[in-house]
Amino acid sequence: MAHIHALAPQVSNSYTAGRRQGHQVKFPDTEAFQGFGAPSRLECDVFDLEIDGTIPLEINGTFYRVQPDHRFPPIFEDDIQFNGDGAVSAIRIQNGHADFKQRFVKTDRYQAETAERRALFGRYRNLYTDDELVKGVIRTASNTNVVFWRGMLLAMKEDGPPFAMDPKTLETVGRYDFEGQVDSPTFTAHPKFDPATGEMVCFGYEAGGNGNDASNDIVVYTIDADGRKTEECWYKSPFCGMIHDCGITENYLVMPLTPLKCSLDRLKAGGNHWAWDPNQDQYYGVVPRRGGKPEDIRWFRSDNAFHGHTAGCYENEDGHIVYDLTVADGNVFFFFPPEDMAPGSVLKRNKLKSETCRWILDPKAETETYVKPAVSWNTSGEFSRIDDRYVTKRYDHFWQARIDPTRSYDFAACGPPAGGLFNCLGHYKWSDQTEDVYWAGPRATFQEPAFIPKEGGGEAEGWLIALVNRLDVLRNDIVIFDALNLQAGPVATIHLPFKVRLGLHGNFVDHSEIAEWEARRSKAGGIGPVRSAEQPLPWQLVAQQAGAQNGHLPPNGSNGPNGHEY
Ligand SMILES: C=Cc1ccc(O)c(OC)c1
Ligand SMILES: [Fe+2]
Repeated sequence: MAHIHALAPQVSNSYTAGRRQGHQVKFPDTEAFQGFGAPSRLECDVFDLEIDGTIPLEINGTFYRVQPDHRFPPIFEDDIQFNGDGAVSAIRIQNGHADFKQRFVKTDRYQAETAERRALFGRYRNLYTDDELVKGVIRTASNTNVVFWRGMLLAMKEDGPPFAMDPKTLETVGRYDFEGQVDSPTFTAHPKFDPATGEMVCFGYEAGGNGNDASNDIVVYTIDADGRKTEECWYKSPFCGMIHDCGITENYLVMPLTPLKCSLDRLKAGGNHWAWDPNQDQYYGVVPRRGGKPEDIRWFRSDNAFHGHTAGCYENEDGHIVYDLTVADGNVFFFFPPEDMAPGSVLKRNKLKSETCRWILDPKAETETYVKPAVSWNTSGEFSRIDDRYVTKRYDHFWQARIDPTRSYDFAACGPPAGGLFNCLGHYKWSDQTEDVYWAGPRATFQEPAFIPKEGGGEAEGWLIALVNRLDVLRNDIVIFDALNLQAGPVATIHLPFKVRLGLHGNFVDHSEIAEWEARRSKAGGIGPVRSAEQPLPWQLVAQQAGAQNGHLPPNGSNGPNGHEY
């Protein structure tokens, strides 16, 4: 079947020399914006979705996930999916039924662009490419992860602060600064939650200045179960590279530093935030979770490679850190090529291998110690998940979206696999090195799965939930598996009557947790509703002062969805 979009080639005058002309709403005719990559732009509710099979009655909760979803044609024709606006979906599951809701995160960026009905922010993490109208406005699109924290959903992207949303309505409350306790310009999209203490361990990298100016600053925070910041320490990175995910043990935080490098000169010249450096080692920064001092950071290095996401992390009987994550043998972000690469010579996503590596790190070792993986699982995948009750603990099971290029793929019906050929879901066990795999068939791929624990069950007892991209018919399904038996196929397939855009991360939240926090945040509950930030970030105040000195109108420094006047 030919894609509908392929039937009507049109003459477009929306872009000249790669830059948007005029204000017509017309998306670029590029792979990132067409076919399965076409923005969905939906805010909607669908009550009682169509289902095949049976949703287990024990499942009562919401699967939240977020996708980058451009609301307006980008300023630059070669824009990337990662630069799209955060749109959060909630799949509410109860009594064997499923309801769907999707809302944009109403970031400061969203408010500013809505007022003008056009994109005002330019390239990914390059404020030098923005419209003058948005100088000093927080750029983040909050499009990478959505986590549940103390009765709110936090929509996050590593280039800026989190934004809080209501878990039931998905209405945006506003920028969240932990009641004034966190003012770093950047904040990871992968905070970790210690199930033993209820703490959130989190960090920001490139955390100096405005957060998008190539600084080597890293800040690490701990927020305790009552919402109080108990730890804050600032460290230095050996270079300004991407630190996308992390791992925590009982006593340590591990931060993988990927050799994608930022350069302020390149930003000022209007270029990419990141450039892959094939000659740079990969690093792991280890810091203590408690009482850390700037000099405590230990860096471990290994040969050039690209970090994927964390599976598990714990301390073994020797007091060494076991850190498991996928590691690819080249630049996964093909859209951020090496700086010296001639324009036009960028290879499409080449055939990368993304193995799951186990690193064993001695936290007492000298900094800059060279390490090799202790174990490397000969598979290719990404988006590893574990039973989150085992964060910081020795664990056995993980799941991931798996790439199996030996299976057939219907290129004629689907075109290139949008987002990567994640044609399988895999369930892996360290103890007996087994894998249990389900193949989606020749016309479908998976997005990141999430684990749903069974109440009272042991490790990995429960279900796995994931979106399926039905690439030929431009539609999504949501599948639920017995987490210990993927190969048997889904126990339930929930049909969405449309396509959403490719997403990044999501999490399942049990309804008891949502209800408990709703009660605590009610009038009688004691802690009151979620409060958004009341002060501009420090860098915004600096930008306002500089703007005033240069005779510019200072940006309105207030926060929250209703704060800006344009
Ligand atoms: C690995 C994914 C990743 C890393 C950085 C990003 O800004 C992002 O945006 C959606 C995604
Ligand atoms: Fe991620």
